[in-house]
Amino acid sequence: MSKPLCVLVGAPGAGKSTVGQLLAQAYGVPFRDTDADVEATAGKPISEIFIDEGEPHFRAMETAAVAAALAEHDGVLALGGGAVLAEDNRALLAGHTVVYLSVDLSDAVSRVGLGQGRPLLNFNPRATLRFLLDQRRPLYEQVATYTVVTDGRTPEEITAELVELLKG
Ligand SMILES: Nc1ncnc2c1ncn2[C@@H]1O[C@H](COP(=O)(O)OP(=O)(O)O)[C@@H](O)[C@H]1O
Ligand SMILES: O=C(O)C1=C[C@@H](OP(=O)(O)O)[C@@H](O)[C@H](O)C1
Ligand SMILES: [Mg+2]
Repeated sequence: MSKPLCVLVGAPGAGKSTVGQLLAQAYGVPFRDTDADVEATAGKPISEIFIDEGEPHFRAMETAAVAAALAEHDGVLALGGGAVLAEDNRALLAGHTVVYLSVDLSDAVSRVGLGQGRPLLNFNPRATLRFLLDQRRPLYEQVATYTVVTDGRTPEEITAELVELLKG
């Protein structure tokens, strides 16, 4: 049993995967992303899992990936943006160092572009992101140990803030 140094949560486009890799490099520890774990288990991209098996199947795989990574991984861990929707996942996050990377609507829209690889955002990404941000903000806040605002900041600036934050 080991424990991640830090778990990153937040909406699509918050920069969890990007900042997570930079933070892991800064610490010289491995990086893990539950989206990549789900894709490796399924042997196909998330967009195809949604098409072939549907979102509930993806969510079940995601919950298994979150549980495994929290139990096994001792580096930096990024979760998929919707992982906090499941109460089981929120309960699993208790006792971990969880950083909520917050992003506002306009930055999230410009970062995710036309959805690319995020099936939930294939249709009307702006309206969908507005809904997701409103629905999930309280859930991210509920699981967060720390919140870091990412709007208008580079991944390197955010990583530097995280390194300082995690020293304390
Ligand atoms: N702070 C940032 N400023 C500008 N672009 C960013 C920032 N963080 C991430 N990006 C870009 O936004 C996109 C989504 O980032 P990603 O790390 O995949 O986010 P998440 O994993 O939270 O969905 C990528 O193209 C990435 O290069
Ligand atoms: O917000 C969501 O429900 C999702 C976010 C994606 O991860 P990112 O937050 O890393 O984009 C990925 O898990 C899947 O497309 C569903
Ligand atoms: Mg990601």
